Amino acid sequence: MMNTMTNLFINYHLTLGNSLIAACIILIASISCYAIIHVKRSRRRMLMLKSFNQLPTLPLIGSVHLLAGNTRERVAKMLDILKTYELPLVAWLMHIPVVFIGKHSDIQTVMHQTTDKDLLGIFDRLFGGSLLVLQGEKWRRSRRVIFPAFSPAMMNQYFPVLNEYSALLTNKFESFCDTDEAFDISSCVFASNLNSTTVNMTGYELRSREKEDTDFLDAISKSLKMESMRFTFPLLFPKIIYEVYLFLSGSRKTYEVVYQLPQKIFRKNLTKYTINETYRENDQDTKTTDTRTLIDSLLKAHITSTDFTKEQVYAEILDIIIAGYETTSLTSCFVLLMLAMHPDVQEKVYDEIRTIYENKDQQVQIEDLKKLVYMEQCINETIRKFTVTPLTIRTHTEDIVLNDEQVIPAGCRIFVAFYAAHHDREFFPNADNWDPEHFAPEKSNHNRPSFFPFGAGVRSCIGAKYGMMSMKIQLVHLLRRYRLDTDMKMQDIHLVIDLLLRNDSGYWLKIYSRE
Ligand code: HEM
Repeated sequence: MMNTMTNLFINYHLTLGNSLIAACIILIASISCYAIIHVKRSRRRMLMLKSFNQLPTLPLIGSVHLLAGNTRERVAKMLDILKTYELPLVAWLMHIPVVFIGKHSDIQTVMHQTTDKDLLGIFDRLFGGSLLVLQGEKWRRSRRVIFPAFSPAMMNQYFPVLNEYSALLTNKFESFCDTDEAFDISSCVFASNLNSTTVNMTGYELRSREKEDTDFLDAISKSLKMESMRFTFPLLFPKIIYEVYLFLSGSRKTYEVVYQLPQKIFRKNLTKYTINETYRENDQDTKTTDTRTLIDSLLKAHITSTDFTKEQVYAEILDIIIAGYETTSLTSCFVLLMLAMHPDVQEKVYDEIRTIYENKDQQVQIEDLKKLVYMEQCINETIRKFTVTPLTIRTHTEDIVLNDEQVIPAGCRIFVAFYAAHHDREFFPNADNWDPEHFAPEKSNHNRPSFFPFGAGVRSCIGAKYGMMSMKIQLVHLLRRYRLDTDMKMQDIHLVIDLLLRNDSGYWLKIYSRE
């Protein structure tokens, strides 16, 4: 009996011991396989990247030191690099290789071969789970949900709100009119566009809640700055370290303010939606064309599908509002500043407006937009010179062949520099000048290939039409009432980048009545 017990005990331990040894061997073998594959892939990647121009690198930090300095200096250095080095160019963000591309043919190749976007986890706290950062099937699904809000059939419905808010902005400028005092127009323009985008996309009125909209605008501006700082402070790359930084600096509150808006919009619309939806289901006319507003599309997706969570609805609301008002406000501010600096161009735009509108209070109609040809040249030239979305990032699982000699190996981050394409002297010989003649009808066929105002490929801007029309409506309202002047010169413009490219020194205008 004693012997049997001892045998059982020994057998048990031998089996346990053998299993443990086997598990260890499997674990070590797996880690080794993974390491070998990883090293092989890295070596292959390194070999392939050797055919590209390289930015100088230092151990551990990569090429980040080249951008040392304050925010203005960092951007000046970055734009300098894009001008000095021939693209494509390899740089290192710590141990991560990134390939900068900027030639129009390379941009087309990359943007048509991959839709996968990888912002290295930066901006996830703001846009995580939304169209702006999603990948693969999840991205395709979100795009399908959101698309109806930007379908041609919806565009006409946005006009009354865009006209109303442009008229309100014009009236707001009245208090600065004929005073000979310059004022920075950006806060008024940003607030107006935030309001009109929010009403058109979600039906939510911020207008009567002035504090809510300034708090939101401040919080967005602060959070975009904090997130983008991570690109040049590699220490803040890991999510956990960034969270600790936010906690210690007391900045978590900023994100809470940002998220209050989509949460309120969600709550307010949910009940209304159920009633409207019952109405829609019984209404045969609305079934033929899909003309849902953004919020209706999001709520429908949320109610009919368990994995379209309310957090995703918040993220999509936020992403469309921010992508909508930030880009259009910045572009409008730059256009107004450029027109103030170039009075002859301003008069030409004014003359064009006068041929379309007999009086200064006429509403802008959808059919007017294509008549504003010269104004569109000015907008295009502004987006070219001050590319508000200067850069995007793509990643890819297959090698991408750029030309006969160069192949971007799978798994690299590709920094797509629209800014570089917009300053390519083959297409824009006076690239540093602001000159709407770059887009004169007879030249635009030649320039178009190197112009990416709204990106390229299937992942291009979903709100391009809405953005262009909202800027045109706003400019008509302002320019037919006021003449713009400024003491600012081109050399007073100091560009900085967070997600977007802005002027750090503001948009200071003096305005005078046209009457
Ligand atoms: C001057 C105005 C605008 C400019 C210059 C602009 C520029 C761009 C660019 C270049 C992209 C492509 C980014 C990439 O490839 O990674 C993009 C994407 C996007 N834009 Fe715009 N945009 C403008 C207005 C708008 C408006 C008004 C909205 C919405 C109301 C909007 C919503 C979006 C969204 C959601 C995406 C992501 C699309 C996707 O990933 O599928 N944009 N925009």
